[in-house]
Amino acid sequence: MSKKRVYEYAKENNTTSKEVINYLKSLDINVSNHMSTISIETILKLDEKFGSKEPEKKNTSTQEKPKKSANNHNNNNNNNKKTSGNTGKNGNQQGNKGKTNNNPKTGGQQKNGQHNQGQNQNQNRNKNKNRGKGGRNNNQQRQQQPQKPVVKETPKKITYSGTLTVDELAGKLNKDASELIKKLMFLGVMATKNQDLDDDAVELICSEYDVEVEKEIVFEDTDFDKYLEESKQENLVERPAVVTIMGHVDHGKTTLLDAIRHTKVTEGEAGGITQHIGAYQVENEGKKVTFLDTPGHAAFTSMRSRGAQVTDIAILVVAADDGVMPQTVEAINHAKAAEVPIIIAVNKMDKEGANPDRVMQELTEYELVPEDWGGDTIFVNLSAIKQEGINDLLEMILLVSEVEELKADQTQNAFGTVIEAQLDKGRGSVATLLVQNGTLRVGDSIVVGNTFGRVRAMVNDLGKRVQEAGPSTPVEITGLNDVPQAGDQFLVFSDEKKARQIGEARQQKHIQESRTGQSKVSLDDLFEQIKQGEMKDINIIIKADVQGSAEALASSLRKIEVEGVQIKIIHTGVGAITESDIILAAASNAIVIGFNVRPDANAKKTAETEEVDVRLHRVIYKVIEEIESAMKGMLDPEFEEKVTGQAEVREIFKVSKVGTIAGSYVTDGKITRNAGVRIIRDGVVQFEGEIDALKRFKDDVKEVAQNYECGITIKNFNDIKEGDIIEAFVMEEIERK
Ligand SMILES: Nc1nc2c(ncn2[C@@H]2O[C@H](COP(=O)(O)OP(=O)(O)OP(=O)(O)O)[C@@H](O)[C@H]2O)c(=O)[nH]1
Repeated sequence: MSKKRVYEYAKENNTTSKEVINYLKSLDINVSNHMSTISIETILKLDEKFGSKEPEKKNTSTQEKPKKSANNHNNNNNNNKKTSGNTGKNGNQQGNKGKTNNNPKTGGQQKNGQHNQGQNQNQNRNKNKNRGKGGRNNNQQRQQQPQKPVVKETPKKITYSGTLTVDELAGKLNKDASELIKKLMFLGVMATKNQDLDDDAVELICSEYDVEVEKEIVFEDTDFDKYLEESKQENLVERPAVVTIMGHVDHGKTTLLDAIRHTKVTEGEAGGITQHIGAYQVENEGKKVTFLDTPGHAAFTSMRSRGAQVTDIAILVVAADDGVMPQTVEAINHAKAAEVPIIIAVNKMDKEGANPDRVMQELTEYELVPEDWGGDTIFVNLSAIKQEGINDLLEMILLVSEVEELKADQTQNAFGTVIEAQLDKGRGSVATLLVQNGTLRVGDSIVVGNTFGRVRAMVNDLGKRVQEAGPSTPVEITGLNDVPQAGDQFLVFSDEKKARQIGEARQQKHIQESRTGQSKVSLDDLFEQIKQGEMKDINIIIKADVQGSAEALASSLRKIEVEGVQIKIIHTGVGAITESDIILAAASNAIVIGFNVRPDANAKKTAETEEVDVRLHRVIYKVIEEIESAMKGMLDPEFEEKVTGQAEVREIFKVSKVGTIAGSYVTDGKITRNAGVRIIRDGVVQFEGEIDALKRFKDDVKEVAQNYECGITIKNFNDIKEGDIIEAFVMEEIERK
């Protein structure tokens, strides 16, 4: 056994680096990150917790596959990664149980699972053995339990789509899950019964039972993009802007929203009572503006993290007597990350200490320069409480809307986003939808997030029943079969059957995804993501104890140069890591770095559920080192050829069935069995390939050293001659600089 790095150990033992690091921390063994080396002593300690798997065994299945080249080798590694990935996500699967439980289908499955477990425990009659100690030990014990006699017949053929868990495959084969787990164990794969199997594993198991397998390709594309109609240029008409109000605590966001609603909505509306449905529309100079009713950048960004780009314009409220405050900066960064134009509302102008010039001055630091000073940011001075300046603000919103050329096609099937949704005792699932394109009508067949249904009734922001809603209109609908989530997207289908099919497929996909766990960026798996072409920028959020350190850290990180990958600091701030930082990180796929600061309780919780990677540090160079090494690891490894030795061919033996054996003498270095070889004749390369067999006398050997004789046969090459030079080489990974 030799020393290992944390991530290597984690990979070999089907866990995550994070789990290993956390466990080491609990043992008071300090490791800084996944690249840290751990001693043999530490490995032994780790084995007590994670070492349920013998690496030699684990590889059995992959070793059966021929390893042809360096590439092939990589593929095998990937296979292993797949398996380990699945196992590593175990925690997630459990974590997700709660989520999927809402779904009747999964709920059923889980019950089943629990039921089986109960039965097993009874069969065992030693309940203590099964208790505690974590999943892995339980699994081992389960595997040792006596098998149930197989009653049902093994089918000749099975079909499946997507992925199968061990339990599901067992069901299809009419076998006990424990039997499959045992088989997998013999094949070197440790699996729990709720674990997804990759296609190879399914095939392997089925071949053990002589069962034919067919994977059905599901044609139902669940991606809305595939069904979105293209808007015809001639159908495009102006649509109202959708506006979000952001700003620091107490700077007057709610008061401003109320003021706008009050001055505008009630005009001409009998009764004038507005309904809270999460958004409302006002009219100014005959044009409409839609306001999202949940002020603050956290709500805005959490929607964005679900893929919804709803806001067209952000209003940044800054109190004239208070100026730019931490959350003002946060809001700016959130709006910028979403590439949304910003209008500054300088509020509380009625106050004695109001100083709009100071606000302007402070904002120039964030590239928000007023037009008067040569910039292009619109500033509106107002007093929300006195309802002064509201019209000016609305005018400016209309101006920006015009510049932005916000357009939509009313003739299409409606597409948009969920603003709010809840379960109502009387009405069932109630969702506020913002139509972003097309027209939504009562009776429409609609897929909303992972739910679907028909629009039964529709109510606007004034509480009035409406039959249809055009672009940028918020409406509350009923008729969905489940409660969607804020930020989910919706699409109307002309064909009800199609809507149902896609709705069900999306539901299914959602279950699969929550099973496998969707990965956010973490330093540990950046490499994988880059390799899959998923990431070119690393977004980073820095929180530090003082502004100086945040800036120093940001500028040092920006200086890191690694080919093909770029660091983007999307937000820096002073103070504890807050929930809003995490939400921004989740939305922007960012890593959060805390420098001499810690996450608060809410942030910790959210980071866990959103799977945001939070790195806490106290020394700047450690941060740089960590990010840099992750970035270097992220890139495709570069290989360099290294010649390990040469042998001279002294005699040729032709053996039928075997081919030509080159009786050789190693003149330099060594010849290894799995090296690549080149046949050189008079200085010219005749052939490049692989060794088929390497022998000393009659024995197969792994390597032959200098000054020894050996017999070499080359794969697919028999034209070897006396006097040829056999040059052995290996491809070595080189570290990027
Ligand atoms: N003098 C004066 N006070 C205002 C004005 N606008 C808001 N306020 C007061 O400022 C305080 C905070 O206003 P809110 O509208 O609750 O501020 P907010 O930004 O929504 O605050 P949070 O929801 O806590 O983030 C309240 O006491 C308001 O009455 C204004 O134009 N002038």
